[in-house]
Amino acid sequence: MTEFDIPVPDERARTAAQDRLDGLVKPVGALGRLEELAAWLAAAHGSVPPAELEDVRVVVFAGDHGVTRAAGGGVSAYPREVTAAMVRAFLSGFSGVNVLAAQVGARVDVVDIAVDDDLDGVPEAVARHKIRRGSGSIDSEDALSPDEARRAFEAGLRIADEAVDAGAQLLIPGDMGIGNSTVAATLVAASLGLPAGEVVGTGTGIDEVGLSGKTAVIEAALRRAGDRASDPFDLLTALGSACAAATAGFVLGGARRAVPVLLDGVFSCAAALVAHDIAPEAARWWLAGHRSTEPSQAFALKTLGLKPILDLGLRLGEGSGAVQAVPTLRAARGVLAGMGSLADLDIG
Ligand SMILES: Cc1cc2ncn([C@H]3O[C@H](COP(=O)(O)O)[C@@H](O)[C@H]3O)c2cc1C
Ligand SMILES: O=C(O)c1cccnc1
Repeated sequence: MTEFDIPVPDERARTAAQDRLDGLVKPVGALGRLEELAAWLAAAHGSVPPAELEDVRVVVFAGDHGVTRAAGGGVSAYPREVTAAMVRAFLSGFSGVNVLAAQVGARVDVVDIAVDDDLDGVPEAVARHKIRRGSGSIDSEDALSPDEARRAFEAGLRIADEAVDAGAQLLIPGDMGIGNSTVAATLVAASLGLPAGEVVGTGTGIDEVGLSGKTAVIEAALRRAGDRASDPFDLLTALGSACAAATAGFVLGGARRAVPVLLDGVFSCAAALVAHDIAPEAARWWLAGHRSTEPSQAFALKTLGLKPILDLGLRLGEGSGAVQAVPTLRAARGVLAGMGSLADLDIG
């Protein structure tokens, strides 16, 4: 297995931040979760107060998932062709995550990891990480070859490195791929040994008939892969997708560079769960942006020991939930940077 050297957050800065928080003009602990996040950021940055989060970057990993062709069909409420069309939407700036990221001054980049359809004319920066078109239908065949899984993972590492080299202080993994909630649920079920019925969710909004078909597809995939979940790269090969492998590389890549990663919805959390199997210490650098409506995200977060910052009932992906947690992180940092201390108050 690949070895990764994951830096250790600065525990002295965390303690110093907590001491400062305890002495601010408020009752001890009165700013609740903001205090925990402030101390977390101080440990990540190694200073009190931590740096301002000015350079926030979302990378949307776009690709198709062969499971949309699974026997019986219908794992998604929308057709595969949406994936390619949405890449153009991200580039035009009118997708959900474009609009939400603009509110917080975050940059959005989209990369074509495995889109099926032709994307003629997209910038080279979007196209250059492409691994393949789509992926195998996991209920009946492997998603990828072992080499593709490895290359997609390495592309994710590289994309994180490039973002950090360009100044990123916070990385957000986004996803775009019709059918990817089936792959996410399958990865979580396989990793944690859960039955399909517990992890399956409605994704883009399938009905009850669709949900039972989707459950059967996940069951077939789990049966087919047997015990291959015990190796994370074998798991990505058998039941993942190029986007899952690239996203796993990306979240691990941020950790490797000591840059915080704000996880988003079900897909990024499933990929993080696999990345955690590759390098468990990477989770020290991750926060959970929001609670998705997909059940498998909750299982993944529980295993990673992460508690979502927001719970807005979102089920979009793209990085849309995580970007909305950015103001909360900035507020946490602002508390440490700006509040006065209780000792300076003239209290009798
Ligand atoms: C227009 C549109 C934009 C999206 N943006 C993200 N997703 C999200 O929905 C898909 C996952 O759900 P499922 O597994 O049910 O297909 C992914 O593409 C995910 O990124 C979208 C889906 C649609 C239709
Ligand atoms: O929670 C998510 O990330 C999600 C849910 C449904 C569809 N796409 C994404």
